[in-house]
Order: sequence, then C-alpha cells, then structure tokens
Amino acid sequence: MSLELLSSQKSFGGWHNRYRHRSATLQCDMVLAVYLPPQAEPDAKLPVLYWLSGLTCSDENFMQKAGAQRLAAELGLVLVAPDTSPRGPDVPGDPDGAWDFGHGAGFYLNATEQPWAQHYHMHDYVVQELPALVEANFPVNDKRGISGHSMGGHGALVCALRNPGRYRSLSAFAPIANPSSCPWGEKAFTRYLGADRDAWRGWDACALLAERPARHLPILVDQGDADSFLDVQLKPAVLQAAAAAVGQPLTLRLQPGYDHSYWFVASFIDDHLRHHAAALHG
Ligand SMILES: N[C@@H](CCC(=O)N[C@@H](CS)C(=O)NCC(=O)O)C(=O)O
Repeated sequence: MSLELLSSQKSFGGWHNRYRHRSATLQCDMVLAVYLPPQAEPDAKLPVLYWLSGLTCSDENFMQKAGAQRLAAELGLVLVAPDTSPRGPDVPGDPDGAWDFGHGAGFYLNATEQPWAQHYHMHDYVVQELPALVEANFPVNDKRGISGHSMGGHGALVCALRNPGRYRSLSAFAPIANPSSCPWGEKAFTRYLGADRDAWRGWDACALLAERPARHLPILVDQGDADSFLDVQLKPAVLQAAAAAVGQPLTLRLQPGYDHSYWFVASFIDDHLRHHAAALHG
C-alpha cells in the first residue's frame, strides 16, 4: 500500500501533507490529506481523528477552512481527511451533473445498485482500507475517532454505529441525521441502494440507533439554528428522539445564528477536538 506524496506544508510545528494512492476498495486513485502534529516523531504512537466532509467537498475543505491544526498540534492528534467519493473518468457520476449525487457525494455507504456498486464503497474505504493505510504508514496507534460535517457528519455516525469497538470517540457537525426522510438522502439511497427502503435501514443513523445503540460512545453534535438546510435536509430532532428512545448518550447543541458553512465548523471545532482527545488519550 504505497502513498505518493503530492504536497507538504509546515503548520503549527507539524505537517499538512496530501497523498495519492490506488484504492483497491474503490477501484480508482484517491487523494487524502493527513495533518501530522509536531509529536509525530518516527517512534511515536498517536491517536487519529478521521474527518468526513460533506457534499461537494474533497480532502481540502476541512484542512483549509476548519482551523483544526493549531489545537491538534497541542493535543497530539493526527487528522486524516479523505475525499468524499470515488473519482476519475472511469467512475460514473450524477447523470445530470448535479452536485448532490455521485462525485463528491458518496454518502459513506456501500452501493449495491449498478452502475454505482463497482466503485461506490466509501464505507469500506473509510472503515477498513483507510485506517490500514494510515496505520501502516504513520506513527499512529489504533485509537481512532471519527467526525464530519453534513453528509460526513452522518457518515461518521454510521461508521461508528455499524462497527462497534472500531472508534473510541464520535462527533458530528450538522449531520444529515435521517437520510431516509430527506431529499438528499432519498435521492442518494434510491440510486445507490435501490428502491427497497428496508435496505436503507443499515445506512441511516436513526434506524441504526434503534437497532444497535452505542451507549459507551457519547456523541457530540453541533447544529447551527440559522442553517438553511436544517428543516428539510438535516432534521436533528429525529436523531435526538432516536437517541432518547434507546438511552444513547447524545449532546445536541443548537448554536444560535450559525449557518451550514465552515465558518460554523471553525467556531466549534476546538470543542470537538477536545471531546475526541479526552477519549483517545485515555
Ligand atoms: N453547493 C451547494 C452547497 C453544498 C454545501 O453546502 N456543501 C457543504 C457540505 S453539505 C460544504 O461543506 N461545502 C464546501 C465548503 O463550504 O467548503 C449549494 O450551492 O447550495
């Protein structure tokens, strides 16, 4: 599993590096970003926070806009930001060129429907191939946290709920909380998973919570109350109700005046980094 270094910049005493590699899971080349804090000496064993971005994003949005490096450097956290879908000329995208499906919109699931099923296995990529790659190439241990924004916030919830024990910490910003009941999710799930809604349950955080809560894993969620996607696409109240019904520890913070952008993410990223560091360094 070789990584080709594309660029490297020093940041807060550590390094922001971008790499390309061939993904066996996705059957295409993938680019990812890794922030190595100053503690990442060759003999170190640092925990890793995986960040899953939202619709239209690549590895770059979070690393450039969230302002996570300063505190990650202080806390000794490695940050890993993968792309949001398989990419390339051989990977089919949205037939109409829309931004909410296909390239940049892999929804962190394993597609079962053609033509998507050949490449769109972002869940297995994020949960299996990516940690194996990171743990083979960087001075890290197997203490993993996961977080993300919007489609990626939901992706983080699903990755953790589907894989008990694989992550020690979990949080989300403005997750698409119940994709089975919103336009972005219904479009993506119908195409990636087919029309049978029973097949969607394993990929919807609210349905998963009902079946396999992770009561040992407290979830931190921040949501701006001025987010234009709040009522139609995100629906945090459904997640709150699903968590309450099964005794899942969930702290949902409605942040007054904040929208859906990375201005919002940057405003609360420190709280999330501390939430993860407390569990990962324990
Ligand atoms: N392009 C869409 C918005 C998509 C969007 O808001 N994407 C979010 C995640 S769902 C994002 O992070 N965008 C990239 C950025 O802000 O850097 C629109 O025009 O309404």
